[in-house]
Amino acid sequence: MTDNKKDTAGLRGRSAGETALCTVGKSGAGLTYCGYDIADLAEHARFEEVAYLLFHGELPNRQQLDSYLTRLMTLRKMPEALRKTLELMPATTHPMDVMRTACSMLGTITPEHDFAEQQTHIDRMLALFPAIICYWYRFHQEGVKIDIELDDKETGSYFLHLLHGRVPNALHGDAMNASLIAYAEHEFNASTFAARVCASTLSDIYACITTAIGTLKGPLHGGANEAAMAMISQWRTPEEAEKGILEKLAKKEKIMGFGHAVYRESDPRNAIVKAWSKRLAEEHDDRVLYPVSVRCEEVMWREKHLFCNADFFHASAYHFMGIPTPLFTPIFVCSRLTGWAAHVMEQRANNRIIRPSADYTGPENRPWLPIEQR
Ligand SMILES: CC(=O)SCCNC(=O)CCNC(=O)[C@H](O)C(C)(C)COP(=O)(O)OP(=O)(O)OC[C@H]1O[C@@H](n2cnc3c(N)ncnc32)[C@H](O)[C@@H]1OP(=O)(O)O
Ligand SMILES: O=C([O-])CC(=O)C(=O)O
Repeated sequence: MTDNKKDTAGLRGRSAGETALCTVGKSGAGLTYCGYDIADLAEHARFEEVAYLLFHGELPNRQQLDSYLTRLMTLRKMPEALRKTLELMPATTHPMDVMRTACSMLGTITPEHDFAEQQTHIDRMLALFPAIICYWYRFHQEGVKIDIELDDKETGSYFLHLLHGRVPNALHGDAMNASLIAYAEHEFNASTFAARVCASTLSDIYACITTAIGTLKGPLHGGANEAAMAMISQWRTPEEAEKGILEKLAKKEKIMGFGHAVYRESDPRNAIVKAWSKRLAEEHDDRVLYPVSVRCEEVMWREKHLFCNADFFHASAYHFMGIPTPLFTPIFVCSRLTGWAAHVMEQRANNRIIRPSADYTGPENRPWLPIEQR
């Protein structure tokens, strides 16, 4: 690949369409959703307000938010066929494959017949995704069939209640809320772009979200939060972490949870997630994972001018809340579903099939050889 081509490989730096949903890395405003700064949203909003904003372009008033929260609660009914599917999936299934398969299965039980129904299907997924992963996890890990029709109003607390079988404390509820807001939307990232490509063929909403889940799974994208956890949990002191990072860099290994395709100096979500990780570390009286994470951040900046992306401090934050590592990326799904769905709706509203071209690099003008002569 020529240097010029390397710079733009992966469509880097090229606009692939328009959106009114989000800006990433725009100067003076690191990350905005529908014009609102991520720092304001993470500090003041509830996740369902952000979902409403992404779906409707405006923040809800009190009455609209209350009725949306109630609507989501009423959609927390697991279809029997989906429950059975979750029970039949092997305990060894990758949790992201559980999400992908369950999403697809839901699309067979309640198919989207008409785009006019799209919001109902999106709301059903938003209501059910936390229960899908927690039901599967607790059925296979603990042998229990959990009740999913709990009365927690908010998605973050609902997830923790399903997982741990008890109402979470306010700190954990608020930490999950901020996390879900931070992960909700990010312009034309790989999984969202995949969802838009699928939408552009006029496929159904479940197909679009299933496509997106498969794309988020990879360790270069959403899977990095779990990979970061696997890495930091090897080290017991900041000194061990520094040595470990330097060894990895010397071997030219990628350090998961660092770097970004768009941001160049920092990921604005890191300050938010790191602050929550610190608060949770204090509650937990942690003297290992948080200092280890901070040292990784310092070493990566010093050695490579690379910064933590949204995934890195999520690893320790989720761990402090007692969330098993394999469930980290499925939580990302429960949140990013809002961004994916908003992009699908935006694509559908002004659609042209997405079909770029490629620069051909293969052989030319080859004479046909009959099979006996090859
Ligand atoms: C929510 C999210 O999806 S955020 C992203 C989550 N993914 C990760 O954390 C995985 C680790 N990070 C990475 O692999 C990359 O930084 C990506 C995939 C996020 C972005 O990839 P790119 O846009 O290709 O990165 P970029 O062009 O900035 O890379 C520049 C150089 O830094 C290196 N680099 C980038 N990230 C890292 C890293 N985490 N560790 C070590 N080196 C890195 C690249 O290898 C490249 O080196 P080279 O020029 O010698 O080939
Ligand atoms: O924008 C990207 O390339 C990846 C990312 O940070 C996200 O999807 O949240």
